Amino acid sequence: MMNAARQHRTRQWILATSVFVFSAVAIAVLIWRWEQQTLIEVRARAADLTADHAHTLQRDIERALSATYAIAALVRQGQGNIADFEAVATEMLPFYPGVAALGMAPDGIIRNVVPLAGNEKSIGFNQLKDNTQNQEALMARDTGRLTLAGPLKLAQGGLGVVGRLPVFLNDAQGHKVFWGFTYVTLRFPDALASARLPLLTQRGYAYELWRTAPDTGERQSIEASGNGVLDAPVERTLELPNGQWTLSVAPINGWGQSDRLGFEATINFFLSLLMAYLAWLLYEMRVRDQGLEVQVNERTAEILATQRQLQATLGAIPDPLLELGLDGRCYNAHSSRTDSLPWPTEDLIGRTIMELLPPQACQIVLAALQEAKEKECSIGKQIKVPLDNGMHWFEMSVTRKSALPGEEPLFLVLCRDITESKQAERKIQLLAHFDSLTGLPNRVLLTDRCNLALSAAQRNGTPLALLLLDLDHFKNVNDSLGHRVGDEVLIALAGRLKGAVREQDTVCRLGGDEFILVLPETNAAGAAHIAEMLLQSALVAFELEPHELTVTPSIGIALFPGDGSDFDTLSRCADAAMYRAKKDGRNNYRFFTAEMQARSERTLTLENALRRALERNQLQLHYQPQISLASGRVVGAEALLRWSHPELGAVPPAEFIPVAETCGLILPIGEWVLRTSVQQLKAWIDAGMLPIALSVNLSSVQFRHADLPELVTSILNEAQLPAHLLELELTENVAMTDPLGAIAVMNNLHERGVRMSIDDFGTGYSSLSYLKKFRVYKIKIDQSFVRDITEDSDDKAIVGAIISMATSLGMQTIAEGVETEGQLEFLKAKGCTEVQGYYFSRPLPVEQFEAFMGTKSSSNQPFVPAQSAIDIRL
Ligand SMILES: Nc1nc2c(ncn2[C@@H]2O[C@H](COP(=O)(O)O[C@H]3[C@@H](O)[C@H](n4cnc5c(=O)[nH]c(N)nc54)O[C@@H]3COP(=O)(O)O)[C@@H](O)[C@H]2O)c(=O)[nH]1
Repeated sequence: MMNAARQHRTRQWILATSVFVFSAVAIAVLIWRWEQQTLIEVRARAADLTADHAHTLQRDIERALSATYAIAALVRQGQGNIADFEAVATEMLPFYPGVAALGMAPDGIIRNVVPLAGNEKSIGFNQLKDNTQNQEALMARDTGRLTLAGPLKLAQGGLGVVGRLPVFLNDAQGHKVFWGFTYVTLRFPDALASARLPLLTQRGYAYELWRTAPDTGERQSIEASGNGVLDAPVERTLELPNGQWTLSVAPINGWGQSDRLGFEATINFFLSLLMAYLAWLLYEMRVRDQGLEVQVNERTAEILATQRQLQATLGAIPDPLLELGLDGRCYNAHSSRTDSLPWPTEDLIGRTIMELLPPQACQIVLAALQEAKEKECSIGKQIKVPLDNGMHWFEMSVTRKSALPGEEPLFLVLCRDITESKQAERKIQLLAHFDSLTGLPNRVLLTDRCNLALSAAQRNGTPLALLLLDLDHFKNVNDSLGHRVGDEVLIALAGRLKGAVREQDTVCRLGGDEFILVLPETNAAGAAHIAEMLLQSALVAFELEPHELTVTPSIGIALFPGDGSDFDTLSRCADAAMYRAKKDGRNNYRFFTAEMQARSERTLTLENALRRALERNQLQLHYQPQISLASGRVVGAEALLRWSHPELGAVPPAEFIPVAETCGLILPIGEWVLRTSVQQLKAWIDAGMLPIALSVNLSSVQFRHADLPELVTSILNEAQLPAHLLELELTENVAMTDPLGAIAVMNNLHERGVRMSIDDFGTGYSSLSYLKKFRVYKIKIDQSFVRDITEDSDDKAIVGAIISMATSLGMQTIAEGVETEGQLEFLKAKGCTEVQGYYFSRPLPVEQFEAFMGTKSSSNQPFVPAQSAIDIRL
């Protein structure tokens, strides 16, 4: 920028200087030419004037001289005598102005002169003899021509010229004989008066009448204005007898150049300066114009780019854009889509929204315009407009355009078609509040409705019943007939439930096969009545081609205000009652009771206390030995969790583990069990104990957790315990709930070297085909079969069958709950691999287990119960 400015300034200076120089030269040339022209004109004028004066002078002199011819004629007439010369000459004289004297000089000697007065001295003057005049006289005589002598000093005094004409007379023989001269004397200055040379002086000219003296060749001044040497005078020659006179004329003040030179130079300087300044200004303006042009081009380009961008933006806006006045009149309309409005945009211009929209929409638009007028913009107002293809929703963004003071404001209204999002919103609303399968309200809407109903019940002091319905063994329907049939059952059931209740009641599906019914103004009797109806209605077979099936529900009932005053409490109570109904044989209903109340309170207490159990070191592991029936040695130990709470005391795992599973605490607790027991076994081995297998119970929640295999490996790695020493126990029910999933997890763990065993075997519904596929190392026979094994033939048969089946599948067997020798003997006889039970030892804390094991040394020995009298021979 700085360089460009400096360059411009330098160029400007160069231009101005050049223009100055050029102008100065040009003006100087012009002035010079003008001066030349003027000089020519002035000189021409001077020449004309000079010619006039010279001509007049010449004419007058010639005229004066012509008098000599007249006298000569008289002389010749009188053969040399003019008797009355004086009279004739006197008469002639007036006709020859400027002539001072007329005379005759026979033989060159003046004899007659008119007027005599003043010329007396000339009488007798011999013109041929006088040295000063005789040259012209002789020339006249010799040439026979008129001569003019002078200016010279006249014999009679004064300065003048003398014109002499030689007169020749014929002699007797006819020869011409010189007679003498007739002459005129012209006295200065009178002789020049007619030429009025002083007039030249009056006109500003200096002059000089001069001749070149024939005798000396010098310049001889005849008459001059007396202004010194003339400056380049104009000259006019007068041709006179025997010579020339010259009239030189020049302006007194010169030809006028030199005195104007300063003035002209000054004018030239200032004019050139002016031109230079103009050039400077022009350059400045040009630069500015160029700058402006660049700016204009840039601005134009910017405007065009902005216009293009705006056009592109407008084109990209799929929504109609209107320009409205406060009264709703449309001044402009744009829409890149033809189907976004029912009218062509050009048809909108000039019309008001009142002509186009329904009244309700008009009101909203006018309100939005008013709001935009006050707050500059209005966003989010929505209108409903009926279009050809149905009802459309538009959301408006109204912006006030800037207006000059006094101008009515205009507004840009962008109308976004939100019909689809409205529909989606409604759909989301529906999904958020309604069950997609049955169309019944879901938990969210149920909570709202239930809270509303509870508020009303509280206000009005009326009862309310909440029923939780769960289908019995519905999983079997899904598993055996497929989920599609299961879904159809649920849809049909939902219809029946809705049909069984009143308008003001709410039927909701919680998920799966669980339904909740909220029945306002319903007491225990009313609830029991509805529950009966529901049980009956479920019993009617569902006709689902090609199937016909019936389902039975179990229903739990909670009542407001007796069982609780909020939705969560009531649903928990109904849940507890429903479980009781299931426990009591299913296909019935149960009211929530005080005992259930106590139970649920206990659960809550345990849950709260359990949350702090880990961090407060209230958990402990006990280890129960597992004995090989082949060697009689302790070959393993089962880690069993114990919780000792300062107030609650020792809480049995059978009570707190289900609570931990429900509230999710089983994951951190289970990890703690796994890590603690693995580290313990490693510590024992490090301390010298012969390696034994460690059995750890896995809850269903743990087993289904995706991270389990990784967790197990990392815990083993942390402790650096060989994987085959860890045995994870999984209950039969958990394994069979999702056999394929279980197979995958078991395979994964098996590949990591970890052993799996099926716990509580015999209590569930194991499928032999699945059992074959389980990578199970050991089967644990549930203690319920062992308990009466010596008396109960069924148990004997079951245990015997389990052992032989496991053996044939290549699996180990362990019987738990062995308390007697008889049980032991039976199991041994049936070929069971291992045993575990109070007969050998209860689950023991670490120190006691170590003592039981006789630590390091005794662990190699066959097991002999320390305090038992029973000597089992293994
Ligand atoms: N997921 C986890 N479950 C665990 C964990 N620790 C225990 N449990 C499970 O809790 C249930 C109850 O266990 P517990 O009260 O410890 O009872 C075990 C034994 O003490 C008991 N047992 C052992 N021998 C005898 C006996 O001779 N007679 C008798 N009446 N009872 C005996 O049996 C239970 C052993 O259970 P099992 O796992 O099936 O081998 C129980 O289901 C435990 O599984 C844990 O850390 N995680």
